[in-house]
Amino acid sequence: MIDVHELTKRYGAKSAVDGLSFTVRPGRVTGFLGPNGAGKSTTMRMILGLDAPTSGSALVGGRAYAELAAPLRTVGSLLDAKGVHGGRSAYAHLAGMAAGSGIPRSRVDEVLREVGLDPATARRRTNGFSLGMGQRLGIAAALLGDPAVLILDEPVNGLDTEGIRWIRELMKSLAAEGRTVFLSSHLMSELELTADHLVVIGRGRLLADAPMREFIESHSGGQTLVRGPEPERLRELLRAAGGRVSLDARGGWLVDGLATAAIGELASRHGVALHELTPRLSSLEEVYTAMAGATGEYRAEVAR
Ligand SMILES: Nc1ncnc2c1ncn2[C@@H]1O[C@H](COP(=O)(O)OP(=O)(O)OP(=O)(O)O)[C@@H](O)[C@H]1O
Repeated sequence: MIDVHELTKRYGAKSAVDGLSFTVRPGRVTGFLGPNGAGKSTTMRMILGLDAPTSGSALVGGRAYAELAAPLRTVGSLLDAKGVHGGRSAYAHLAGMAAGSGIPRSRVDEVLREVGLDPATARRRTNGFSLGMGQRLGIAAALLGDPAVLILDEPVNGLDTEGIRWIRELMKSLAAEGRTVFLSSHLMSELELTADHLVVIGRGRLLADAPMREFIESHSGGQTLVRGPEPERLRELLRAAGGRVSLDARGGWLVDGLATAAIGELASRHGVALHELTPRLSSLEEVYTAMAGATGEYRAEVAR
């Protein structure tokens, strides 16, 4: 469990994180979403004790990071995959970490296997590693202490399609084991597939903290896809009832301005058969983009 309470970080007059409160619970994948500069990395760094809050608290398993008796066994993190010392091998890097934290060396082989770095690759110097291999090594390091909490900043960076799918399944299985998994990603289609829950921030403030499905449903445009054997009659009926009707790319009518249930009842009252009646949910990306247009909080801070 991660508890962020009234967390604030100021750099001079600027608030990178501003009174942020949320809880990341075990047993599910929580996605952390916000435009560039929203304060995601700063928040993660404060949770991991790498930055000191100006005020407020960020606790992991009820304690501040600095007070954890065995940090690597409590929380694993991936912040910057390039942070690995290039002159050492992946194996030496992990073995050094394990030795420093009283983690048995056998665990190094286990995590290397888990992330798909074969023994020959693991003995090579990491400065020859591709971005994707660096990410795998970073994830191996995060898993080394078998921690109950995982914090990953952009874990799919540099990975190919197969690697992205691998991360998705890994995150889900870690959550299914009862771990707390907190990850940021700017790839929204990927986050939509991976995360069960969302924390959305803009300019250092909390904008949403909700289950993924609920977030998408409550911000979807309220469109319905409707299809039947008498399309023209159906369209006239929908228009007469005040619906805005357009042709859907996959066939059928896309209806705005009428609730899905009202459409079903309307068709039934007029004896018009329906073959499909589906509320059309937006994608996470569509919801996010619509919000970005509606509120300045979502805008990336480009001019500073
Ligand atoms: N050390 C620092 N000194 C001054 N300002 C900083 C520092 N670190 C971060 N900031 C500022 O705080 C704000 C939040 O930055 P942060 O990196 O946390 O955002 P982010 O959401 O992680 O964005 P990105 O996805 O681009 O990394 C930005 O405006 C950034 O310029």
